[in-house]
Amino acid sequence: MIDKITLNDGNKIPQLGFGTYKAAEQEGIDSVKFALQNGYRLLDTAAIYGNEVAVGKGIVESEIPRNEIFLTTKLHRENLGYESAKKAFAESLEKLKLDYVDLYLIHWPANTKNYDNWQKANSETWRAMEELQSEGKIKSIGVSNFRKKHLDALLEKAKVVPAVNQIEFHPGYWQPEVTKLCNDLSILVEAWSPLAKGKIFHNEILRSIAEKYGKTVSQVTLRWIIELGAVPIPKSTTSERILENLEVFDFKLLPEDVSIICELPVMGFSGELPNEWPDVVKVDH
Ligand SMILES: NC(=O)C1=CN([C@@H]2O[C@H](COP(=O)(O)OP(=O)(O)OC[C@H]3O[C@@H](n4cnc5c(N)ncnc54)[C@H](OP(=O)(O)O)[C@@H]3O)[C@@H](O)[C@H]2O)C=CC1
Ligand SMILES: O=C1CO[C@H](CO)[C@@H](O)[C@@H]1O
Repeated sequence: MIDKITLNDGNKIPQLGFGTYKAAEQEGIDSVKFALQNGYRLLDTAAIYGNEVAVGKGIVESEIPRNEIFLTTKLHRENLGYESAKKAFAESLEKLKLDYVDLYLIHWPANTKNYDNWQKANSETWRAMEELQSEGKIKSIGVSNFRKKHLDALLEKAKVVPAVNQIEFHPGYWQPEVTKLCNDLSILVEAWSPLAKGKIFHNEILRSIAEKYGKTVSQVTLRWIIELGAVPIPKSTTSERILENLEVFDFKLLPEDVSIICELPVMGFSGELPNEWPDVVKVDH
């Protein structure tokens, strides 16, 4: 049983989730079903992953009651704007075959068309999301890949403070400034690519810490994220790994080991931000 964290809107989110990027078609259905049947309750998908249909089928096939599941999906960056957000949300709901989602996120704070007016695009999108939330179609609304300037601009007009900011967060790249800002604003941080898409497994320091606790590198890394107050959403389509990634609640890291992991050098930063978002998103290092 995974404990839950109370969000700033009063809703509760599991402390550990299940990522689904690149898990499509039958593999997506099977992995979601397996994850749910083995204890995961938080699922993370996005319109751009092209697997909302599969995730919806996995939920049905798992036979886990809908109200026990916390389903997140995201608005694709090319659909920012009031009308387009509402349309895109309706399409996601239709693909998922659900009548509400637990968490809907603005996937990225800008798109290729709005470098100059991303503030307005985000505010209008947010207004649509606030309405969908008050209609009961979304339980919690949040953002993803937002840095300080994006949050500041959004909060100028927002009626609702984002419940979550989902950001790239793993050893070597955990964005301490954004994390601190979110903590100060009571915005929960979700950690995407918590395993740095597999790049953490060769790190000798992580290996030796894992050995000391009799755990795997993945388990130590997920535990470190949880101890920093963030919610990791590891992805796997391999049964043993899906199970392995759940075994992170029977041990704690010593503070000195948490600090050592915090200080690890960059080992797997996705590198996509500086190239893709030169005007809007500046990397922290
Ligand atoms: N908001 C955003 O912009 C983003 C959100 N995300 C979300 O975060 C989720 C997780 O991030 P993701 O980029 O998928 O990467 P992860 O950091 O979760 O790494 C996934 C990779 O690690 C492997 N893996 C998983 N568990 C283990 C293990 N115990 N031992 C060894 N290898 C393991 C998987 O292999 P295999 O599957 O073969 O087992 C896969 O290759 C995504 O699926 C998505 O839901 C991700 C990126 C951006
Ligand atoms: O959600 C996502 C899945 O991973 C991709 C590659 O890192 C990201 O670009 C995207 O934001």
